[in-house]
Amino acid sequence: MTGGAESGGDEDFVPRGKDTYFEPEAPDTRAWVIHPDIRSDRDRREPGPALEEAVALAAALPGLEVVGSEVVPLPRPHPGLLFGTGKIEEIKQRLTAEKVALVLVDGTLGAKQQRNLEKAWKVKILDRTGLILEIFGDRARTREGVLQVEMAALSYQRTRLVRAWTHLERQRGGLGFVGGPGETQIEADRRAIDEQLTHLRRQLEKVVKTRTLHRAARAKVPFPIVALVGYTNAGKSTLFNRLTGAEVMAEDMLFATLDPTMRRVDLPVTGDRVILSDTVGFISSLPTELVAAFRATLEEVLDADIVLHVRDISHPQTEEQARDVETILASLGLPEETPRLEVWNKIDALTGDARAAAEARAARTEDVAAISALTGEGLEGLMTMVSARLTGPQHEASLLLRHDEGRARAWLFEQKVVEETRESGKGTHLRVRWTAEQASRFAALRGAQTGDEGA
Ligand SMILES: Nc1nc2c(ncn2[C@@H]2O[C@H](COP(=O)(O)OP(=O)(O)OP(=O)(O)O)[C@@H](O)[C@H]2O)c(=O)[nH]1
Repeated sequence: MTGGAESGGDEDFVPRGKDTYFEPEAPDTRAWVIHPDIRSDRDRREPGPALEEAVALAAALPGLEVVGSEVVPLPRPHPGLLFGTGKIEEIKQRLTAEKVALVLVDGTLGAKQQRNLEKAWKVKILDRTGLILEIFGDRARTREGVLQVEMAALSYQRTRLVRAWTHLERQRGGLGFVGGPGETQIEADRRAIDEQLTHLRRQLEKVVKTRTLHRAARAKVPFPIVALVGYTNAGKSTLFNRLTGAEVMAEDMLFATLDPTMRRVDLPVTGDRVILSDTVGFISSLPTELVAAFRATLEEVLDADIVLHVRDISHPQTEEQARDVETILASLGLPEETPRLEVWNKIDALTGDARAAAEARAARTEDVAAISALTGEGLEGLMTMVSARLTGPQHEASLLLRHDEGRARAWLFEQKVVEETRESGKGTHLRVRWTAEQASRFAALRGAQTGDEGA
C-alpha cells in the first residue's frame, strides 16, 4: 500500500528522543494549572472542558508533573495581577502546600502581570502561548520545524522579556540569552533578539526555498495531494497510518505531528494514487505568532487538491473544535473552492443512541463520512467519497505517444485510463477515458509538445 516517501523535510530529520534534552535524574517540575474564567470575556469558553484541555496541554510537556488544577472565576481581569488580592493569597497557600514550582495560567498574560504573579507566588509562570510554544519546541524535529518554533518563541519573548521557565532555553543553550534577561538589559536584549530573528528568518527562507523546489518537483509527479487537518488529538496520524501503512507516531500526545509528513500512497478500496500529507494539529486560540510561523508548513494544505478535516466526533467540544479549525484554515487563506470533506473520526468511541445519531447525521450531511481510524469502520465510504471528489466526470480522448515517451505512457497505465492501444510507425495510439483533472496533469507531465490527436 505504501509508496515511496515524498519529501516532507525528512532529509532534515533529527532522531526523536523525548528525553534527549533533559537530565534523566532531574525530578519533574511540580506544576499547577489555572483556568481563569473571565466573565467579561467575549470569547469565554466553557470552563470545565477548557481546564481539562489546559491540563492535557501541560501534561503534554515532558518534565512536568501536574499536581493540581482549578478554574478561577473572575468578573473581569485585574490589571496588575489578573486576580484580586484575596484570591492571590488563597491560591498562594495551595501552591506552597503542594510545593508547586510552575503555574500555568490558561489565558493571556501581559508581561507585567506575569512578573507580578511570579513575585507574589514565588513560582515560574507560563501563559497559554508560552506553554504551546514549549510543547512545539519539544516536538519540532525537522530543521524547518525547529526554526519556526524558535522564531515564534523569540517574537513572543520580544514582547515580554521576562525570565521564562523554558525548555527552549535549556534545550538549545537557549535562544541566545540563557538564564533570561534582567530588566535593565531589556534594550540590549531586544536588539539581540532582533538580530537573531533576522538570522533565523534567513535560515528559514533557505529551508523554505528547498521545500518549494521539492514542491515544484512534486507538482510534476502528477498525483493529487490529499491533506489531513484537524484539532490536536483528532486522530490524523492514526488515519494517516491506516491509509499508508506508515509508522507515523500516533500517540495520545498533543501535537505529536509538528512537521509535515507526506507519503505517496494508493488509497485502499479505490486504488487512487495520491500524495497524503499529515499536518500540525490545530488548537483553539492558536497564538498568532504560531500561525504566522507555521504558515510555511501549513502552505502544504493550501496546495491540496482536497482537504480532509478530521474531527474527534466523540469529544464533548467537537463543535467548538471544528469552528476553531475552520477559523484557522480561513486565516491561512485556504481557497473556498478547495474541496473539503469532514471526517467524523472515533465513531467507535460513541455508543448506543449517541453513535446512531452521529451516524444518521453524517449520512444525511453532504461531504461527511463517519469513521473509526482505529478499527477501520467507515473507511470504504470515505475512500469512495475522496475518489469521487478527485475524479469528477470522465471523457474519452485519443493520444499519440512517441516511442521515447515511456514515462508518460507508464503514467497512463498507472492511472488505469487506457482503453485501447495500437502501434504504428509514428508511435503508440491510445484511446483513454479520463477526467479533466487527469488530462491536465498528463499535459503538465508531458510538457509543451504533446503530440495530442485531439484530447
Ligand atoms: N477510540 C478511538 N481512538 C482513536 C481513533 N483515532 C485515533 N484515536 C486515538 O486518539 C489519540 C490521538 O490520535 P493521533 O492520531 O495521534 O491524533 P492527531 O490528530 O495526529 O494528533 P496531533 O498530533 O496532536 O495533531 C490516540 O490515542 C489514538 O489512538 C479512533 O478512531 N477511535
